[in-house]
Amino acid sequence: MASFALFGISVSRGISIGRAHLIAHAAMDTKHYLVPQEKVEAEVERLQQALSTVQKELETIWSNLPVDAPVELGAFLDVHAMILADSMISKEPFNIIRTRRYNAEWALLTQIEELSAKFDHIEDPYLRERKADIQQVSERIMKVLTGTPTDYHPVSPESDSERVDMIVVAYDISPADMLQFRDDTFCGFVSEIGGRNSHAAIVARSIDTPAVFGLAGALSLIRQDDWLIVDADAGIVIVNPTPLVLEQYRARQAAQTKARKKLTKLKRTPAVTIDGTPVALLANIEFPDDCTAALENGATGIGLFRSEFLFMGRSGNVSRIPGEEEQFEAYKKAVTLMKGRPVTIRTLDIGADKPIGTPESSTLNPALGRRAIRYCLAEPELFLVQLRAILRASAFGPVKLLVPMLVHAFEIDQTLALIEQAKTQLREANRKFDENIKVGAMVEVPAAILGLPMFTSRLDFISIGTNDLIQYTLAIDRVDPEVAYLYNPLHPAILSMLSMTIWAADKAGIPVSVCGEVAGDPHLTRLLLGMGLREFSMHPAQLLNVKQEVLSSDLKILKPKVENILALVEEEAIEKAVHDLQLDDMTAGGT
Ligand SMILES: C=C(OP(=O)(O)O)C(=O)O
Repeated sequence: MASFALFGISVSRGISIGRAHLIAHAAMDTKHYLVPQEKVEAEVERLQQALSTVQKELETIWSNLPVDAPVELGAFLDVHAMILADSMISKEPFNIIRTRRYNAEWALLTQIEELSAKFDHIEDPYLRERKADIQQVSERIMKVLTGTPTDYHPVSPESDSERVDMIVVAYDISPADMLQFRDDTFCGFVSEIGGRNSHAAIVARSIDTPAVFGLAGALSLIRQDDWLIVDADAGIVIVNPTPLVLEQYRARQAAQTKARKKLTKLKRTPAVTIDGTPVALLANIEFPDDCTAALENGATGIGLFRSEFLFMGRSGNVSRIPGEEEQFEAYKKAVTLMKGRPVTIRTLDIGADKPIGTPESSTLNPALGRRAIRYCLAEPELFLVQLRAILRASAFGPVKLLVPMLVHAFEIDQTLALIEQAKTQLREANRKFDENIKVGAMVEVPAAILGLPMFTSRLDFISIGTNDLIQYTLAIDRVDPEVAYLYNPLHPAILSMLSMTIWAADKAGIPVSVCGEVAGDPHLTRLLLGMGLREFSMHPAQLLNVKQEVLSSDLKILKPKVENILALVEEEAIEKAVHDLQLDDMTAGGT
């Protein structure tokens, strides 16, 4: 059996070894034929039945969601249910059967191809991504029409000793499919299409399963039951590895498992550097229930509660506006779950990759449009509802209020005035809240950094949003896959921005944190520590990795090394120096 490697896009991390389980791409085997006129209504009925079956399937998956299912899954399933109910699926294919007499599969495929072609011309990357959702829903219907089982589980082997882990190989994997594979039998995912920002990629990361996507031709190159190694750290899939390669990967896999076990022991260890400097490691959350994962990974607070996810709810955009009571309950739940640890709630950060669902959200350049605080200041009534809800939650534990996308002094002043107005309204209603609640800003636009005194003189703290900062500094849309290769946190301009902000905030005497992805990347922990950062906020899954870096770092050794890195002007040289910095054994006094 020939051994070969396929190179794709790494969407999660880790290594899995198992046998290939191929999922046929139903749409590819579709038969095309004309239905006799007298059988047209029966064909319509066949399609209707298939739609009802898929609707029931989605409902079943919804109601069987495990308690620990990633929060995104519910939202993704909801998007699929909405697509199924939309007239583009629930009406148009029926018209095609009736007018052109196409069989149900052909009618559905015709409609999906027409829709897909339209999506190719859409500028908005978020909407463009919905093409994959539509195709996944149609694939599900197609499987029912063609009688291909949608319950993919293979027959379980008789005994545990015979049990072999399986790796799913598919054309595309929907988040709902992923849920069906989520048991001990499946240990990895390989797909022909999809990228780092696809919904399935997000789910793969949150269930911590190795996955490599974008492997064109995988279904024709890999055969059922081939041995596979999915190396998600490198984005490689090795098919039928030689015994030597297999042995090396098994050793790497065992070392990773051991390292993870060791990491969990750090949960209660305080995050303090070798020289005794304490570092705050906080969690980023989207929903109150995420506090459980934050606490399990030893978070000492919530550094970023992305409140907009409550607004995006189960309908995918912000057309659903929760009222004051609903918001208050959600914020209070997070505060209560965190048991006295600080919870930083960011006000609505909508627009661009988190669409508002109104016509203005489809402006040509939403990332530069009326989003986040710009939207809130234009809709003060909606903003006041949120401010009151956050303030009321502050009566139950320490809450900080974080405002996104501020650029101008007048925006800060208007925001502060609205906070005062919300406080007055609560006093009049005899509602309790923390009168001295701290108010801070996300620093995520170069203008905010260059004009930082506007912020430090008016606010209590700042939090650097590196995801947007990199987007706006390097002029690359953070969700556009075509420019993803330009997204580099180690660009000298980004390093200057970060060190300048940390230094200036320190000088002004106000706390500064980083809450973008950079904070959760253990390769960058020492760099940020050396710049002077003492507060990191990240996805809960990264907390222990970053803590391990903190524990093995000595600031006395780090500082001069980071100063040297900050003097470098070439990306390649910076990358090498940061890599070397991470390898430096500081427990032995450094190199
Ligand atoms: C944390 C950030 O915010 P977002 O929710 O937009 O990723 C950021 O921009 O770094």
